[in-house]
Amino acid sequence: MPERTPRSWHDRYAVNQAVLLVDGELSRQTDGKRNVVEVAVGVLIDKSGRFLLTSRPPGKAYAGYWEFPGGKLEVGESVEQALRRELQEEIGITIGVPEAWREQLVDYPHALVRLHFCKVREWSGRLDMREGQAFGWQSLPVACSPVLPGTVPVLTWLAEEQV
Ligand SMILES: Nc1nc2c([nH]c(=O)n2[C@@H]2O[C@H](COP(=O)(O)OP(=O)(O)OP(=O)(O)O)[C@@H](O)[C@H]2O)c(=O)[nH]1
Repeated sequence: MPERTPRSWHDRYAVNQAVLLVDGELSRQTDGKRNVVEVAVGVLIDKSGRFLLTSRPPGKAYAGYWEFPGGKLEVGESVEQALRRELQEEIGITIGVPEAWREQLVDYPHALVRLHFCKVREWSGRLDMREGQAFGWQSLPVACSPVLPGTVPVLTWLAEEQV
């Protein structure tokens, strides 16, 4: 048998029961024992339709991978509140009303996370990468690599919306 070459992210990351399983065995699959960490993520879209990607800072899991800015919900916070706080803290902007868009459960070795992706089209303030992240306004196909596994599905969703 010829060796199989990966063709898409489906070949690298197993998708099962709406859980994206990353770098692990299916036996690690959600068994009800792992806590789900809720994460608010902002897909900032500018007037020309480009979207913002930032690199994960040193010291975090998957440091250097590209993602959409955001972070974990704190106790008692809504997705919108967490997104507002995280984007202020991490990239220095004040967002307008975000549009709840898609959710994705991702099972990483380090955590089981539920990503709440929100589109953000209005904000004020200048971008200020307060954690030393790199950033780039992107269109499809993105020019930066590697992209965080839990971020890859978003690129597919954006592509689907463009056809
Ligand atoms: N911000 C963000 N996180 C993502 C994306 N995709 C994805 O899988 N994640 C995962 O969601 C989790 C977010 O955690 P984080 O470490 O960035 O959050 P945080 O800023 O609150 O972290 P900290 O309080 O530990 O410093 C990580 O497990 C990360 O791997 C994405 O596009 N953006």
